[in-house]
Amino acid sequence: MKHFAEMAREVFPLRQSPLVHCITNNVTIETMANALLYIDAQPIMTNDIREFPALFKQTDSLLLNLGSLSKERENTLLTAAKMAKEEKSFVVDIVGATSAPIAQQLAQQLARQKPNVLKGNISEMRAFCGLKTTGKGVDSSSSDQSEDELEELIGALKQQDPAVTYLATGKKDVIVSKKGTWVMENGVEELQRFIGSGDLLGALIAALLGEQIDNLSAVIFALSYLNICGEYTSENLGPVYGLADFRHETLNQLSLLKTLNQNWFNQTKGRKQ
Ligand SMILES: Nc1ncnc2c1ncn2[C@@H]1O[C@H](COP(=O)(O)OP(=O)(O)OP(=O)(O)O)[C@@H](O)[C@H]1O
Ligand SMILES: Cc1ncsc1CCO
Ligand SMILES: [Mg+2]
Repeated sequence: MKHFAEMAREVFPLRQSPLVHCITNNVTIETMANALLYIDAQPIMTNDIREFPALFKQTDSLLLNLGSLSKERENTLLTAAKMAKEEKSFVVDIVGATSAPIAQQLAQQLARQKPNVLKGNISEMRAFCGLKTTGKGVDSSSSDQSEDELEELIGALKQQDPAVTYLATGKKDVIVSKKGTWVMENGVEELQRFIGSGDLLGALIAALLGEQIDNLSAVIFALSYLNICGEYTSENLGPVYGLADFRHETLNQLSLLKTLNQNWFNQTKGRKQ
C-alpha cells in the first residue's frame, strides 16, 4: 500500500472540480449529487439523451447506475455508454443485478462497452459473474461474504474482461484489476444500513476518474475515503446514535476529513493478494 499512501495526499482535496454526469436511480439521486459537491466535484444529473452531445463536451466523467430501472432509462444508459466508450471515463454500478433479470442483462451489455470500473455489492457482483447468490433486492447477503465465497468471486472476476476494474463491496471489499487483486477492510456495518452508500461511492469513483486518476487508484481512494468517514462517524457520535444521524454525519465527514486530517489514508486496512 506504500505507493497509495504516497499518492493519497495528492488526491484530496480535488484540484480540478471535475464535472460528473450521473444517470442514476430516483431513490438516492440527491444524496449522490450532494456527496459529489462535498468532495469538491460538480454533479449533473441529466437523463435526456438530446442533451448528451453538448453535455459530453463539458463533463470529465460519467456514472451509470442501474437502480430503479425503466425502459426509458435502460435506453438512456446504453446510449450514454456507447458515447462514452473509449472517449470518456465511466463507472457502471450494477444495482439490482441480484434481483432483476433485466438489470442483470443490462449489466452485461454495459460491461461490453468497457467501463473503467464496474461495481456492485458482493451479491450483485456474484450475480454478474453467474455465481449463485442469496442477495435480495438491492442488498447483499452475509452468506455471500464468507471467505470461501469471496475466493470464489475473486476467481470469477479474474475470468472477466481485464480491461475493466471490478469492485465488489461489503464487510470486506474486493477489487480485481489487471494490476492485481486487493481485499480492503475499512468501514462500519452502519454504512450498509443507509440507502445510497454504495451509490454515492460509484459517483466518488467517477469523480476521481474525472481528475485523471487511474482506475485502480480511483477505486482504492474513493472506497477507503468513504469507509474511513464512516469509521470517524461511528467513533465520534457516542455510544448510542440513530441511523439518520449516522448518515448525516458520514456525509458531513465527506466534506471535512480531507482538510481536517490529511493523513486519513494511514487508517486504510487492506492488502494486495
Ligand atoms: N458490514 C460492513 N462493514 C463495513 N463496511 C461496510 C459493510 N457493508 C458495507 N460496507 C461499506 O459500505 C459501502 C457501501 O457498500 P454496500 O455493499 O452496502 O453497497 P450497496 O449495497 O451497493 O449500497 P446501496 O445499495 O445502499 O447504495 C462500501 O464502502 C462498503 O465497503
Ligand atoms: C432502494 C432502491 N431501489 C431501487 S434503487 C435503490 C437505491 C439503492 O441503490
Ligand atoms: Mg449498490
